[in-house]
Amino acid sequence: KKTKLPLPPGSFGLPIIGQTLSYHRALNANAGEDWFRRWITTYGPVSRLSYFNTPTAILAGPSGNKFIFSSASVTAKTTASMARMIGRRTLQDVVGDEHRRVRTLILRFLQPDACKRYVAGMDAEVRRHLDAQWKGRTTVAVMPAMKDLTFDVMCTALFSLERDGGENDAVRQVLSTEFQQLVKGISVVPLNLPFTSFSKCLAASRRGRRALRDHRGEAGKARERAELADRRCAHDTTAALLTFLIRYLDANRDAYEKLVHEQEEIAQCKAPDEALSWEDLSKMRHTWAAAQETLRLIPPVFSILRETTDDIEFAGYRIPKGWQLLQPTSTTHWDPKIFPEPEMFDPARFMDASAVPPFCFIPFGGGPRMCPGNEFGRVETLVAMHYIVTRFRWKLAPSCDGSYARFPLPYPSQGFLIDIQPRHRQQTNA
Ligand code: HEM
Repeated sequence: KKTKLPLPPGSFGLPIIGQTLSYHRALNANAGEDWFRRWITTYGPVSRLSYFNTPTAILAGPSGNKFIFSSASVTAKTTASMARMIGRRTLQDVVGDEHRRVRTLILRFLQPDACKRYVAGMDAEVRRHLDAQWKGRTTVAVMPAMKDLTFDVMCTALFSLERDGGENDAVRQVLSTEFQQLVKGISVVPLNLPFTSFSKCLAASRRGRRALRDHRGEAGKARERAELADRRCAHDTTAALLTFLIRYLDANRDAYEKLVHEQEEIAQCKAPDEALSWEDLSKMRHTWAAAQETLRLIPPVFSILRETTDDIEFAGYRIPKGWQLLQPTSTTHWDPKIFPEPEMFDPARFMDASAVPPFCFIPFGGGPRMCPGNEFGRVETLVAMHYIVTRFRWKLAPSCDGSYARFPLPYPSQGFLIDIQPRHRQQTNA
């Protein structure tokens, strides 16, 4: 019966190119949402196109999300460039039993109980970062600063790579350089010819992995964890969340005031050098609601890619084995039937988690591949915001227009430049 069903409506476009270029152009111009909206308006919530020269079905909306997260005939898919750059070792690139095994290993150091133990280390890293990169300055480029911060937090808290002026610092440096190449390589055309972007990324990644192989002992263990936890997902996503949260708070004074009040109340109960505790984090309801609202409006992961392992039927259409499935995360996030006045920044939507319908808010994905770092990212965001909010005031610098593009992660123009001033509490401590 399945074979008699029609393919989803749509078009494969030009041979080889398909819709790849137009989609990537839209992402670079930060018009990815509009691109999907136009496509879905034309062909409906289930449609077909050609992406990276592969037949692809778009499944949009809550039922599409549910299907992708729960179907046994759907598996992970990475772009060819990534698979060649990192080999097949990371969690995102393994499937079936191997995926379950590696995921269990990773969850041991990412689940909430483990995250509780990281709070003090994160607290120290955030303070160190603000002292080194914010204190005494009048302007900060937020995105690069947040990338440095989340990288440092990950190395210290997760990989136990304390700064030691020796081998640990060397491993940190290698991880950092290699990571930049991996991020660049996410969306380049996998053409390994001299002077192509891909061949440069490939060479840098090889150098990085060779250098890491030389490290043994604690640093070697840290490297193993780093490889498993997949640095691609881990620190740029959280850096994007922090950056855009800071941007939205600048433009929404009401939400900002609530957050300041909440964080000041926590700060007032602590001695100047006392680290935040797990209990303190549970009081940060407004802060996490504002962070979730930021993830709704600008999910760092713009779309999720999968592959069918069998012919499947969905919504009356046949999607053949071997097709890709493309899931635009923000389609449900920006649906006015689910989130009224979707363009408004309104953290109140998330003050009661049960008010959000299932499969509609998916910044961390869902199902067996749901982001295992969501709790780590939450804790890191709350700790960082506590110190940013209680130590500084900020506003968008006049020379910065606040716009952003996607490569495919969101990146604001000029890294999002803000003018900063110390808050009273920091002045008295300084
Ligand atoms: C705001 C922060 C974050 C966001 C928005 C985010 C988002 C996501 C999303 C949407 C996925 C699913 C991708 C897919 O289904 O193909 C994912 C997977 C993943 N994330 Fe995150 N992530 C964040 C932070 C982190 C952190 C802090 C870590 C680790 C420390 C991490 C590690 C991973 C890993 C290992 C996967 C692959 C899971 C698997 O394939 O089973 N993420 N992330």
